[in-house]
Amino acid sequence: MTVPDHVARPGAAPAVACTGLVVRFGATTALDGVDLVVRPGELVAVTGHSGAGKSTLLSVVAGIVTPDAGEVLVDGRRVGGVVAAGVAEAVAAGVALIPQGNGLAAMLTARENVLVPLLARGVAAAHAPARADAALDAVGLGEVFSHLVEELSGGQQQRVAVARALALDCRVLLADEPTSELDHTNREVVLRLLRARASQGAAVVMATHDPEAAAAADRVVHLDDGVLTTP
Ligand SMILES: Nc1ncnc2c1ncn2[C@@H]1O[C@H](COP(=O)(O)OP(=O)(O)OP(=O)(O)O)[C@@H](O)[C@H]1O
Repeated sequence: MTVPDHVARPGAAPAVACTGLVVRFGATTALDGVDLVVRPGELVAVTGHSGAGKSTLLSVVAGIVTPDAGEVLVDGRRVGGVVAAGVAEAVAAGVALIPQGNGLAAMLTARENVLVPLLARGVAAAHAPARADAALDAVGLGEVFSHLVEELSGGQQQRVAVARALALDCRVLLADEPTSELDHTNREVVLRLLRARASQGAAVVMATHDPEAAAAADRVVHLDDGVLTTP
C-alpha cells in the first residue's frame, strides 16, 4: 500500500533510524546488520518466522536489549547505547511498547495497569484516571476496568496492554504481536487504533504473524534469521 504524502511525510526526519544492528545471544545471531528507517505517520509491519528476530528488533528500539553493534536513533536521540540506561532513554524519547505476552501486573486491575505508566511518566493524578478510562473504552473494555487482570480472558488482557500503550503520548509505538489473541472484530478495532495513532504523527512498528495485520500496514519488512528484507 502506498503511504499518502500527508500521512507519511517522506521528507520528514526519521522517527526511528536503526543502522547496522547486530544482536547475539551466545551462538545465536538474532539480528545480523539490520537497517530500518520509520518516519512519523508510518505504520510498518515486521513479519518473519518464529525466531527470526522480530521481538529482538523491537526490544532494541525500546532500549531493553543493548545491541552488540549498530545504533538506534529515536527522533535523532541515541537509545540503548549504554547498558541499563536504554529503557529510560527510550521512554524519554517517547517510545511506548506493547510487549509480546502483554507484560501486565496480574494482581492489579485493568485500570491500574493503564494508570501506573501514566503516573510514572508524569501525567497529573487529576488527569490520569480519565485518560486511562478513555483508552480502555477505546479497546472496548470500559465495562471491566475494575476487574483484576487475572480475571480477564487472554484477548481482554491483550487489549489492556494495547490501551496501556495508547494512553501514553508516544512518538514511537512498538507493538509486538498486538492481535495474536484477538477475534476478528477486536483485531479490527486494534488495527484501527494503531492506524489512528500513526495518522496523528507517531511512527508505529508492529511485529506480526497475522496476514490481516500485515495487510493493514503501509509497508511490510521481513526478517529472515536476523536479516531484514523487503518482500
Ligand atoms: N534473551 C534471550 N536469550 C537467548 N536467546 C534469545 C533471547 N531472546 C531471543 N533469543 C533468540 O533470538 C532469536 C530471535 O528471537 P525473537 O524472539 O526475536 O524472534 P521472533 O521473530 O520475535 O519470534 P516469535 O515470532 O516466535 O516471537 C531466537 O533464536 C531466540 O531463541
